[in-house]
Amino acid sequence: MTLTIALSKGRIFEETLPLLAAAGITPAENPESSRKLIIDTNLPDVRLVIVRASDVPTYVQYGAADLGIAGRDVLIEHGGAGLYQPLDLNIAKCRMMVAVENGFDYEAAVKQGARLKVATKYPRIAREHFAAKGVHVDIIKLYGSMELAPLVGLADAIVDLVSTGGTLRANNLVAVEHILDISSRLVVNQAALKLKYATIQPVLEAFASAVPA
Ligand SMILES: Nc1ncnc2c1ncn2[C@@H]1O[C@H](COP(=O)(O)OP(=O)(O)OP(=O)(O)O)[C@@H](O)[C@H]1O
Ligand SMILES: O=P(O)(O)OC[C@H]1O[C@H](OP(=O)(O)OP(=O)(O)O)[C@H](O)[C@@H]1O
Repeated sequence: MTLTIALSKGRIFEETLPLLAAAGITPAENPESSRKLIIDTNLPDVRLVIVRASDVPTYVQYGAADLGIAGRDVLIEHGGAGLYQPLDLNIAKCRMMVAVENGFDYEAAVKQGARLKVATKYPRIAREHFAAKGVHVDIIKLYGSMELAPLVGLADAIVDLVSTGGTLRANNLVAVEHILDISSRLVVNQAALKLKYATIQPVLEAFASAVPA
């Protein structure tokens, strides 16, 4: 029975290679250099499909892929319908943070009850975070380069992923609040898990045995 695994290029693909290896799966090509979106593997019945990170849950939800790997950020924004999330893979680790331009008094703005303009690629996470704090916000949806928004007056704050902090530093921003710890998870189509149990279960076990500390 054919198994289709949805992955995004870049860090998720790179950090998934050891997990695939533990399941005896080696991609036939590197998606960074190949333009192909369907990548064969050494196993005739296993193939990889290369999609945008934020599209992985959609491919798995509709059964176009049986398995996928997606960040917790992406899974929260998607909502998780139709997905079984059996395993935290502990890869692509980072933190969802609120950040502002150096010198902006975030605490004072919050205390004064000012309405904050917040730019983010993660409207659901941002909305829930500020609602829980009782802070009124206008969410401005962006698709990337969030760090620019406070520097040009588009927003007072951003909600974005931080790993080393290098991107914030390079743009004169500081993190002021931690929202969530993020890592990537294995997601499985709920129907595929039942129909292809014998094929999927060994892959799941191999991934579980290879999760980095
Ligand atoms: N700097 C980082 N360090 C570690 N993990 C990260 C970092 N940035 C993002 N991630 C995690 O890796 C996942 C994939 O990130 P990647 O940069 O490949 O895609 P993206 O550019 O965010 O998504 P899309 O292509 O859909 O816009 C994210 O969803 C997040 O969980
Ligand atoms: O704290 P740091 O280590 O600097 O990492 C944080 C950066 O990483 C992510 O971007 P990414 O590298 O994925 O770029 P992209 O979203 O433009 O692909 C995120 O959106 C931040 O900009």
